[in-house]
Amino acid sequence: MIELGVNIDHVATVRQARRTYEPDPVVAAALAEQGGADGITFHLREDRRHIQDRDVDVLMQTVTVKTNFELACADDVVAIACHAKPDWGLLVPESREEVTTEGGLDVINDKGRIAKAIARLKDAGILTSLFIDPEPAQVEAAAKLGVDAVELHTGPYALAKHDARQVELSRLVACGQATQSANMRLHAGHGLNYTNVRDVAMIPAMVELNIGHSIVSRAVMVGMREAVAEMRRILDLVA
Ligand SMILES: CC(=O)[C@@H](O)[C@H](O)COP(=O)(O)O
Ligand SMILES: NCC(=O)COP(=O)(O)O
Repeated sequence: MIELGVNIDHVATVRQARRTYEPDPVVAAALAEQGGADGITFHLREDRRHIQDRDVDVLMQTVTVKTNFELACADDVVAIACHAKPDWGLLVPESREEVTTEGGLDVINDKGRIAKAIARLKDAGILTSLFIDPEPAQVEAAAKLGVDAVELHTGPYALAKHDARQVELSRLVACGQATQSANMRLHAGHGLNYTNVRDVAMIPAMVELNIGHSIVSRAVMVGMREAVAEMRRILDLVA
């Protein structure tokens, strides 16, 4: 069965639009659990544009499923993660100008900084994952750093149309094989939604999908519990 990680970042985006107290991502996480989430994902960005330090503190006290803390390789945020002790730490690239995460980590050319963050997370007893573009060389570089999982960036797949989407899907399948061969867990995420998720969920060896923006968007219309339950039903039909 595919594990569904629900990313609640964009519940916090709505709250931060007025710098107020609602909607609370902590409440959203509890509703996501009721809807069938296997994990709760949250991204404490350096610019704090959505998830706040308070959210991390309270989520770690209230979430009863797997916690997946997304973070950049920044010393101060790594320290927060090591103190919070989530089940997983997913290292992602960040840049202040981006609208959303644009690409995967360049593990090949930034291994020193990434390895340092991995070591600190591991020392804190946190399972580690790297958010990477679906490139075999990046998978190989991640395996050499001894991480527990890689999360393949599905943004290009989600944006592609028709033949181009099949090309992106083939890239993901090839990297899934490389990930399995390297004995790492295969995760995927970014831009997945209720219509494009099936083909990614069906990739052999796929273990976990992290989905946020499309679920939060649906939750605006039907509520978080039902939005998650709808995605759960789709995934349960697939694998
Ligand atoms: C890494 C990824 O694709 C998301 O988990 C990330 O959180 C997206 O960044 P925003 O939530 O800031 O859009
Ligand atoms: N790591 C991907 C994630 O957590 C959710 O990304 P998105 O569905 O909000 O694009």
